[in-house]
Amino acid sequence: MPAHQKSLALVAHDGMKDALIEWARPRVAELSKHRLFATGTTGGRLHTELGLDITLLKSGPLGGDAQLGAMIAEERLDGLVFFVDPLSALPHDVDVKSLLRLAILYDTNLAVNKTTADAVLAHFDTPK
Ligand SMILES: O=C(CO)COP(=O)(O)O
Repeated sequence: MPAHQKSLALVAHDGMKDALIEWARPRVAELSKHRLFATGTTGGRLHTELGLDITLLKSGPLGGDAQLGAMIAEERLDGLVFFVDPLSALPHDVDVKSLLRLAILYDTNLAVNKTTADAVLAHFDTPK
C-alpha cells in the first residue's frame, strides 16, 4: 500500500444513502486514492452508481457494522465516513452504537456528515 494510501470505510443508513452518493460523486478521484470498504448496500450503490472499486462487507444490519468495528479494533481502518440517519430509529442500533464507540475509543478519523467527511479527506491528504 503506498505511504499516502489510507483504508477508509463508507457507510450510510437508508435515509442518508442519497446524501452519501451525492457527497462522493465529485470526489471519486480523491476517494479512489484510498483503499475503500463499505457495508453491503451502501457499497453496492457506490460501486454501481459511481464505479468506485470498493470491498463490500455484509449489510449493516446483518453484521457489516460489526465487521467494521472489528477492523477498527484490529487497527486496520484509518477512517470511517458514516452518514448516520438522525431522524429514524434502527433495529440494529446496538451495532451502530458499538461501531461509533470503537471509532471513538481507537481515535479513528470519524465523519458523520458532509462537512466532517471533507475534513477527513483533507486530513488524509495532508503530508505528515
Ligand atoms: O445499516 C448500515 C449501517 O448501520 C448500513 O448498511 P447497508 O450499507 O448494508 O445498508
